[in-house]
Amino acid sequence: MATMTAVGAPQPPPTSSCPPILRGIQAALGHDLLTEILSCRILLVGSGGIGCELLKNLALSGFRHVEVIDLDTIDVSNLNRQFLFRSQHVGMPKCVVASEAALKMVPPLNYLHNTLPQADTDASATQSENAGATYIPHHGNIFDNTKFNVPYIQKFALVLNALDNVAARRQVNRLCLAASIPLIEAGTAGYLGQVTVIDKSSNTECYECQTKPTQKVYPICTIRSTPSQPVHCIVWAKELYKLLFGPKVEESMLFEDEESLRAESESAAADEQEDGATTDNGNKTSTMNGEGGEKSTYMDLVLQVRTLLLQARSDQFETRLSSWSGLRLLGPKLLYALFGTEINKQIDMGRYKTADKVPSPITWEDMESATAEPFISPTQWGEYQPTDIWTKDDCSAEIIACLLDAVQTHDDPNFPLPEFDKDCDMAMRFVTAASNLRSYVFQIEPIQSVYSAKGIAGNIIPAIATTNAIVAGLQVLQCFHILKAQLAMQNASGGEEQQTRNLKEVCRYTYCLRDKTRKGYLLQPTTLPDPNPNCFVCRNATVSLALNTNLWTLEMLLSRIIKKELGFAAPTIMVGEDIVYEEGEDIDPAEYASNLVKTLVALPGGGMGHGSSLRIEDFTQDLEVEVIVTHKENFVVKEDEEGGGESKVDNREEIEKFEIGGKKHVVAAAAASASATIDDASKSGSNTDAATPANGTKSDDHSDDDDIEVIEEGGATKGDGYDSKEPAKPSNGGTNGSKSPMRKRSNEDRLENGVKKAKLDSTEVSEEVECVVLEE
Ligand SMILES: Nc1ncnc2c1ncn2[C@@H]1O[C@H](COP(=O)(O)OP(=O)(O)OP(=O)(O)O)[C@@H](O)[C@H]1O
Ligand SMILES: [Zn+2]
Repeated sequence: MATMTAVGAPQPPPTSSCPPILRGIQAALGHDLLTEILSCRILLVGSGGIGCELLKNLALSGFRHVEVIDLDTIDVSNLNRQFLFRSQHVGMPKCVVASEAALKMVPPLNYLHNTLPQADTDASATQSENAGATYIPHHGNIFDNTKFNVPYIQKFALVLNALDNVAARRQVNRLCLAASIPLIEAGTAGYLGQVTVIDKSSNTECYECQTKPTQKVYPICTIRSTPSQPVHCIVWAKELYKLLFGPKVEESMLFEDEESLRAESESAAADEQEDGATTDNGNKTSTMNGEGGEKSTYMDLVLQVRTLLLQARSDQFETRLSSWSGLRLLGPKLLYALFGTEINKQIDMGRYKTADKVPSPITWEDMESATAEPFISPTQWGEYQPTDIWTKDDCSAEIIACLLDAVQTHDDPNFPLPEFDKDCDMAMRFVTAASNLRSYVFQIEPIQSVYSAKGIAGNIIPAIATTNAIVAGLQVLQCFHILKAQLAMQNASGGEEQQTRNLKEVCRYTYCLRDKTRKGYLLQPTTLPDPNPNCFVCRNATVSLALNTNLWTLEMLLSRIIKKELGFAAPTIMVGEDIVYEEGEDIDPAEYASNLVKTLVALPGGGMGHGSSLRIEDFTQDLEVEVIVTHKENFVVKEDEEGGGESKVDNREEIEKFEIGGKKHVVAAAAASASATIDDASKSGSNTDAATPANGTKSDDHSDDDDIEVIEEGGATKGDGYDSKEPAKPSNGGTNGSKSPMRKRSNEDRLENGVKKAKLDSTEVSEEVECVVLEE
């Protein structure tokens, strides 16, 4: 509690009437603020890693009225760090268990008021003395506007976020702005973490004022044909999983049929004619494997595998057996087609003429020996460990074993299997084996273990309990600052300047760093930034949108841009005076069905053509935005953003290209669908967890669209467990647009410039944090 001095002037000395655990608070903050703590209402959204720490902190700090929203139930994988949960709680709602556990930690009130002489009361007394404390769990989704709306938020003195996805954070941001309630936002990613305060009245930046750091986008041709990193192979293997086992084969980027090949080769020919675009190695810019309209060698075999898997659903033992035997024969052929014939074909076509390394395809002899009887895959050996590194033969055998598993032993043998899930053992074994085999062929290192591949496949940054604890501690410090400011306002006897709180004076945006600053600090507090004037969420800025208005339908605009990119939850869309789309409890979805399939130019109200504008309103978020539409057909992308490759015409389908806020938007990836954030989004019942706001920066995540975007992490190499985290940028999803310079806030940036740049006007805070050690 040394940090209490950061809050204010000297306070009355601790009294013996105060429980020891609160004496520090009373000494540092004073009796008035302690009283405020005891009586105020706090909302916590999320009771996972950070949330558990926060609840414990709130309870032990004396907060007696806390409500907790969380939609999830406890998983066994949470137990190693979400310390309010025990194994008997697995399957129970997180918020219920966490609230109950935290309530037991709240210091009893009558003890505070000197009615109990001793510090230690027995457990039952603690319970009964706490009768007045209310820790109320809400097992639900923050998007449930019937419960969690602006009037609901207004009941609280402040809101604390302990979430793990952008969509939910944006929703809370918008609710708090609309309700004019301070929000303490936090996030962690491994050793990094951040805490900030968002407050409309104090004119701070909001959660959506800034863009996220750009995440890696992999061109499709890299994934399909020219991988150079393990992550490229893992993304490819996830697509292969989808192709073989997924609910919709055509959703895999590896899928080819006559129609898609014809369309692809026509478009490639048109592009070539138009601008003579060629790739670096002189090939056509076609991104398809099926070069020149020719199907890839594995495609027919894939369909045969799927037929056999379908057949395996039969109740008849004989049919299942025959499908098993069929797969046993077909499996090696499929692998040879994928990792042998197809690669040879590409080599013959000159695809790798100028490549650093020419791939070395597997041979049929390799395949035969790897999958010959007696057949045993690496995970069938008794001593298999998830950290094992498989040989090339092991990988072949494991893929066959997974195919057979899909018939034989998979828990839910009903083909097709669900979407790739990093926590599904068979899915992870398959992706590890297939990606490694591809890495062997393309001589990519390092070969991954199941454990490390899981980290990459799930875009997982290992959770570090210590970082969560530090961040939660910082959040509670911000709580004190806010309450103190609110108290000062209440106490002010009408003094003009006291009427508007200014949290900028007392709160800080604090970074948890991995490496010490030059002054030796691991925590770096900075002043709360001003809002971005181009933010459509907190500054009503207009949004500019460029796309092909002749091809985009309203439905595409709604799902890909209005919901996913701009984060609207229940939008009403108006063109001119006409409402062309509306959502809400009383709205019949059929009412606007005919508009949804129309192209933008054909919509009522004069259509959305070049230079037109539309209004989007969302009463659930109390938000309204004007979008200016530009019709655009030609988009340009860079072949390899990282390598600073040459620009070329974007030859993806027209309908997949758009720009928001004047910057090129690259549509996120289908293959990243198993990413952590998607997991989170699906948990939250939302598939719109993209961070991209109206400024055209890339979203942090993943659509059913084309290019591949993943959070690039080296995999889970350290930590106390896997955790699905989005990067810890509280200030993402911004709206600063091209006009406004994007501020970088990477850790490196901080280390380079942060100390200089940061206004260390909160010396008390920075002095006090220097003793914090992040690494054990
Ligand atoms: N839309 C939402 N509404 C309510 N709670 C949400 C929403 N989105 C996420 N959450 C909750 O936020 C919490 C975030 O916690 P944390 O980051 O530790 O993730 P986790 O889901 O507990 O970890 P893991 O992904 O490893 O299981 C989760 O408990 C999750 O259920
Ligand atoms: Zn903003």
